[in-house]
Amino acid sequence: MKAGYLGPKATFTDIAVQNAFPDAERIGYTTIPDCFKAVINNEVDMAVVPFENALEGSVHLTTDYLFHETNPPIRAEIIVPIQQHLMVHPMQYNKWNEVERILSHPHALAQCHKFLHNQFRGVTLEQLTSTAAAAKYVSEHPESNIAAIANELAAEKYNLKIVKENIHDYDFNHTRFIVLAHSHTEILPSLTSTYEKTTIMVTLPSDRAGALHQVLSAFAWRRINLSKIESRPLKTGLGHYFFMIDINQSIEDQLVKNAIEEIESLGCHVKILGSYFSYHTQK
Ligand SMILES: O=C(O)C(=O)C[C@]1(C(=O)O)C=C[C@@H](O)C=C1
Repeated sequence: MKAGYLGPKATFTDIAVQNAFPDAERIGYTTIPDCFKAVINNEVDMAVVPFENALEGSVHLTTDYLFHETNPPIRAEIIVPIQQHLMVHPMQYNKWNEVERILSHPHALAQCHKFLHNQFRGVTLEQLTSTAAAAKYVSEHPESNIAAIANELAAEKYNLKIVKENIHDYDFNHTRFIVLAHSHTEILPSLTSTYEKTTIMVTLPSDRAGALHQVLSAFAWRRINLSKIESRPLKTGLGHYFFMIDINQSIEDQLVKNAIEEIESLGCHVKILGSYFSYHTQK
């Protein structure tokens, strides 16, 4: 089984794949759109991409690709604890306090915003495609006094020295990764799922007063629990949005089917992204 993920080796996404699919052949791609393309074109059996972080919120690129493109369904969600560390090339170890640039994925930089503001004010922050891409870059530029924000595995893999541990601003730092696949994917049996979820994207009829209220009512009076609602621009003009909704039940549940039918009969467009189990990993 081939798993495409946001690479290179030792990203948090790589860790999510290793935790859930230890026997998979892992193929790293440089960007999230590349991961989507790889699974659509059957280069890989599944794509694993970051979806939401507890501190920073949704990964917009993933949300937008899920809405605007035709993709295989979400088959599982893997929730991984995130610990960010500051690391430098061993040649720069004695001067790490004077780093000139700090490199990482935009979400990782944002998760450490207070730390960076307090300890490295004025230092240039550079966004790379992933935390591991930043670690790899630092390892390939030993002469530069630069640092990466990445995980422990990346420090090991790219032979960097961790100079500050756990620099994320809030302790409860977790990221949700989703697994997109054409067919059912077998998760590591020791990972137990706590609950099943369904994610949908809803577009409202234009300029209908109370339309969002009606959508939420379809779930509320059936006592269906929602765990997330978020709006994103439709990209057709200011004030035009779609809504991403997480339902804490399976699409096979008759009440959920009825709620979605009701929403569609109100003139809304509903895109079902998948009904899937949620798994937590310890590391
Ligand atoms: O850069 C990585 O290591 C990733 O897997 C991406 C990503 C993200 O997109 O949020 C994943 C987890 C962390 O929240 C930081 C970065």
